[in-house]
Amino acid sequence: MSASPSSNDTLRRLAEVIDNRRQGDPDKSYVARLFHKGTDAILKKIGEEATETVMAAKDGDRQKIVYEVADLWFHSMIALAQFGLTPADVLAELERREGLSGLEEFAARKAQQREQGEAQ
Ligand SMILES: N=c1c2ncn([C@@H]3O[C@H](COP(=O)(O)OP(=O)(O)OP(=O)(O)O)[C@@H](O)[C@H]3O)c2ncn1[C@@H]1O[C@H](COP(=O)(O)O)[C@@H](O)[C@H]1O
Repeated sequence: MSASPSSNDTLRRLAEVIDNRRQGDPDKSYVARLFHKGTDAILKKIGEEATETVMAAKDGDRQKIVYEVADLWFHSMIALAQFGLTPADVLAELERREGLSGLEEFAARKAQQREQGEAQ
């Protein structure tokens, strides 16, 4: 399984569709219906899809993992839109972290917290 070179375009196009659904008819559009239900309903779907992703991974079902992560990304994108954000914001954060070791970042954060604690 591999993504096409235009994968970022896919996220951008989907984000545009999602944003356009804000004014959509809840009877005709799943995304419009979720916007209509509000933030709690969107966040509930993220919780469900995250749980389904974990279950698929525990089963080691690779096809199901892809299916459930697609559901999770899709609903996360609706949550981003709900807060005026786009996949570009998340990609920018991932780019900012590029090459920054998670262990080094963790150690730097802990050191900063210690310094702040000592200063108080
Ligand atoms: N990518 C998706 C997409 N992925 C998942 N889903 C829907 O998300 C829902 C996920 O629900 P679940 O799997 O939890 O199942 P459920 O239907 O809630 O039922 P239960 O399992 O809870 O009983 C399903 O109704 C899926 O059809 C999606 N619906 C829409 N899109 C994209 O969004 C665009 C706009 O969709 P509309 O707003 O419906 O026009 C579409 O053209 C697609 O590109």
